[in-house]
Amino acid sequence: MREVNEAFIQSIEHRPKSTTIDAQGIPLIDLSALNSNHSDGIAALAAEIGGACENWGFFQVINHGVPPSFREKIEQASRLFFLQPGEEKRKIARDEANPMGFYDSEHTKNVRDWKQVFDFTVEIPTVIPASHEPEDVELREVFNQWPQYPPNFREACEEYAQEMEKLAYKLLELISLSLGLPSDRLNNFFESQTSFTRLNYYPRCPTPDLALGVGRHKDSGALTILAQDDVGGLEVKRKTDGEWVRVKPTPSAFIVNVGDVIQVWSNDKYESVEHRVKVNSERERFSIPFFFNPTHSVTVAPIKELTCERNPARYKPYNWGKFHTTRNLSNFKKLNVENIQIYHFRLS
Ligand SMILES: O=C(O)CCC(=O)C(=O)O
Ligand SMILES: [Fe+2]
Repeated sequence: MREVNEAFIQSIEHRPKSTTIDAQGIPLIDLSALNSNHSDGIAALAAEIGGACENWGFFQVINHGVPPSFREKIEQASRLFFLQPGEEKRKIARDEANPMGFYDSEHTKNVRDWKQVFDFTVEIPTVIPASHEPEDVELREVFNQWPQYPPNFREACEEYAQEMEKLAYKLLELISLSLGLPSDRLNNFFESQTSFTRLNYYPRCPTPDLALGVGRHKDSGALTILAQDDVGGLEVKRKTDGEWVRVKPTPSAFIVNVGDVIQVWSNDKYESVEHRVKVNSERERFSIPFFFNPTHSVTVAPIKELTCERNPARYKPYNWGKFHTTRNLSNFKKLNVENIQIYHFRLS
């Protein structure tokens, strides 16, 4: 007899397949040209990244400059944190007032995910809208919540996030160049960034054919930089044929994907691609995404230089802070309405 809480059960068309296709062709990009500062090398790298963004929306990077010790330290701390009893973790639980901390009942598109998370922001405090209500102009400050155990948890997290931030700016500048813009054209949007790092823990699941670690979704921010362990489970919807394909773990590489904000900035040149996480009954899995997100007050719209009479803006401008707060609310509790999506801002 197998029992699983029905909140986790995906509708039939969204359940994972038992067979896995390994993604051949997700580009593996070597960032070492960034160290030499040779303009030819950097232009070639930008072109390679541009191709990956257009064809896949996903790529992996190696020689990215993040020392392996930072990753090992946070991976170890994450494991120790999650393997504690639930009551310890719930001492720093996320709630309606504070979106940061521990959480074990996130919903993606109103189905519960088979995972536990711990979130912390980069900026302290991080300023966000006080509510998702469009007319409410009040703001609030968000502070991180830190557990007692393991003792080096906070240090491991903060050091890692600093490395992620540096890498995120490098990638942002390459993407900007790849769009034919000056390298720093997009940097200002991140002055008081709302970026956050998430520790994901996917426990073993007795019914991996019915549930998902994270249901299908697109990341709503600008860029995501993900460290996955050696278990595997991330699947990407391949642009060429719509098949779900697995991103095979590559030791020491980071997986990068463009989110909805870059899709809108690029006026659909770079699409934010759907992805999801499969779980399994044998091995638990850990992953760490860093979500590189703009300042709450940023109005997201196609970049002017990238539109013209023949290629008019495809989106109405929207406010990043309200968009994100609205999405967060639907991840926090099951709602009876469809989640907010960028296609709601699409011009016909
Ligand atoms: O754990 C993973 O591999 C990906 C997680 C993810 O897509 C997310 O948290 O947005
Ligand atoms: Fe994601």
